Amino acid sequence: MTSALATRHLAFSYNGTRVLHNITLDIPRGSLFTIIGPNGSGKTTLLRLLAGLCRPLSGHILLNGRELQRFKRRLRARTLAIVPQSLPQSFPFTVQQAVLMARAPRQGLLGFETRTDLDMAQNAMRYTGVDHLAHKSMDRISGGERQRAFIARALCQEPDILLLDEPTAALDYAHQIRIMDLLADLRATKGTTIVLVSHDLNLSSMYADHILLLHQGKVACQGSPEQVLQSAILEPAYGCRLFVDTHPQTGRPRIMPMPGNIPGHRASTP
Ligand SMILES: Nc1ncnc2c1ncn2[C@@H]1O[C@H](COP(=O)(O)OP(=O)(O)OP(=O)(O)O)[C@@H](O)[C@H]1O
Repeated sequence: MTSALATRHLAFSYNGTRVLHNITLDIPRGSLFTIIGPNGSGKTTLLRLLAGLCRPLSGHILLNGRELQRFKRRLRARTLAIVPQSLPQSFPFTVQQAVLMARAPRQGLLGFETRTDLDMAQNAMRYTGVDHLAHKSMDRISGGERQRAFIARALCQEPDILLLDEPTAALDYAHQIRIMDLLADLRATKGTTIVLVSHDLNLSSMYADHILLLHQGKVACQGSPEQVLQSAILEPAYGCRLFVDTHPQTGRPRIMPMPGNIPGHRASTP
């Protein structure tokens, strides 16, 4: 079966500085795929490339088996949605207006919103727990609420593939679980492929079925949570001690950072 997204020998550089090298990956349709790795390892850059927001230096990105760059912008917007890491500082719209904008790629030439668009926006806001903020300005809500509003906006686009950059970073525990449950539910009920960048190894362990570990712009390891989330694999990448055992309730790997140095490891700056 064709992967929803795939890359072949992908490389990228910013102004001549190579930050991604020879990335080959396959994201199965309907999977929850997590990209992990230390600061500066290239996670956001890889996600932006997968969304078609920047062009590779070399290599290929395949969306449903076809070169991503061949897709027209409107079709790409109907297939892929991205929730970025840094949300715009100023966004002078109400939450409902911001969410409704995501329907644009599905509206006709006149661009009027229909009853369906309004219902979709309402459902997405309810799903992410921001419906009570519908008429508040995006500039006057908290960071976590803004993050959930941007997730609602992406859901409203009804994408086949949803890319999220650290979607739980600004959220309290209850909302982290709520967002992860929501993503798992989207995947189960609609078959949406979910790709997310995360620093939270335990959430990745609980929810992901594929994990890709980046280190210094290269794939250090990829596979199931059990294959990737091992001390011997994580410690050289993160440069700190990480104790891993099996969670007694979920049966998934559980990761705890530990004080102290890894013998023989020299801290590297990205
Ligand atoms: N716009 C840019 N111009 C130049 N270099 C950049 C730019 N954005 C990122 N970089 C560099 O590219 C490398 C990868 O950055 P990227 O943001 O993809 O890493 P990351 O793994 O997402 O990091 P973090 O976990 O800190 O968010 C880093 O060395 C970073 O300094």
